[in-house]
Amino acid sequence: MADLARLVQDIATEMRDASDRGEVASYIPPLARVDPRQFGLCVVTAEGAVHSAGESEEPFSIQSISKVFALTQALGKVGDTLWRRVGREPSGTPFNSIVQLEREQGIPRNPFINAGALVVSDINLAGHAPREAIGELLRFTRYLADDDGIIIDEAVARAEQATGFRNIALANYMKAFGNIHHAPELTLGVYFHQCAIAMSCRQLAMAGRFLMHGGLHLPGGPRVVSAQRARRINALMLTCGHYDASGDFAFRVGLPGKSGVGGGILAIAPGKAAIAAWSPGLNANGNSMLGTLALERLAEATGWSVFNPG
Ligand SMILES: NC(=O)CC[C@H](N)C(=O)O
Repeated sequence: MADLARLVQDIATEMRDASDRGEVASYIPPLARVDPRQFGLCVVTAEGAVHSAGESEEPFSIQSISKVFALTQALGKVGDTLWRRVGREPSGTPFNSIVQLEREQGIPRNPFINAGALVVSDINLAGHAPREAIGELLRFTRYLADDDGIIIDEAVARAEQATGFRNIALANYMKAFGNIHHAPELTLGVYFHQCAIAMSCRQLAMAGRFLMHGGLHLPGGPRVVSAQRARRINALMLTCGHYDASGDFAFRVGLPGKSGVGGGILAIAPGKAAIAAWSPGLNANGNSMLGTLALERLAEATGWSVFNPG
């Protein structure tokens, strides 16, 4: 698409000037200090063209977007047996909710709510010290993005450790059901560090390429996951990637997407593009307000939707 560069620029200009920007996450102190005026967008096309605008090179806390990479890693370790410990249904509840866990015997609804991601971290921890497990995920993310500059923001990890009482409760509650196999503080350590990975929009869009290329790192390149697994991860992103706003995201954008409370969103147009949008202000569901709007504009203008023909 010849004018994609222009479109990306126009969307960034609109978002830069927007007055209603949502609220930055306040429950993780370092995130509360991020300037809400920022906006970044990066589109990597199937042909490998990279179009970016705004603060697309600025690293931000990817938070729950890391759940996509952690799930991919865990599926590589234990395959479909993972689904004995985590469900695959949208929860219809906020990302940090605990209410379903009692009724559902400590089996979280899906791997993208916090409870499910904690079980995924517990799986990735098996046979490792926490430091090795998180190192493995960081190396995997760097490989996906072709970028060794990706790091973990230790201050964010420490802040989450100090304030993450809901996550601590979730891990302990699931431990009581036997669905956390390690000491909860070790599993939580892995989880908090993966949430603290910092990436720019460009790095994030690059890391998402395997999901647009049917599981290949690049067209004709090495395989990251099978085509079936890539399809399934995309399906989970579409149905569960925005928590209790997943339906609204599918309605407005129509692409698999995963949000984080740092204000980032990774979206995948299979066969067409991997996209990252970032703006720190969140809507009431904890998803980036302008990031969602930017993706809505992009999907509308390009016709990229899994619900469109062709
Ligand atoms: N939605 C999110 O990005 C939540 C991640 C955050 N680290 C938490 O556990 O609360």
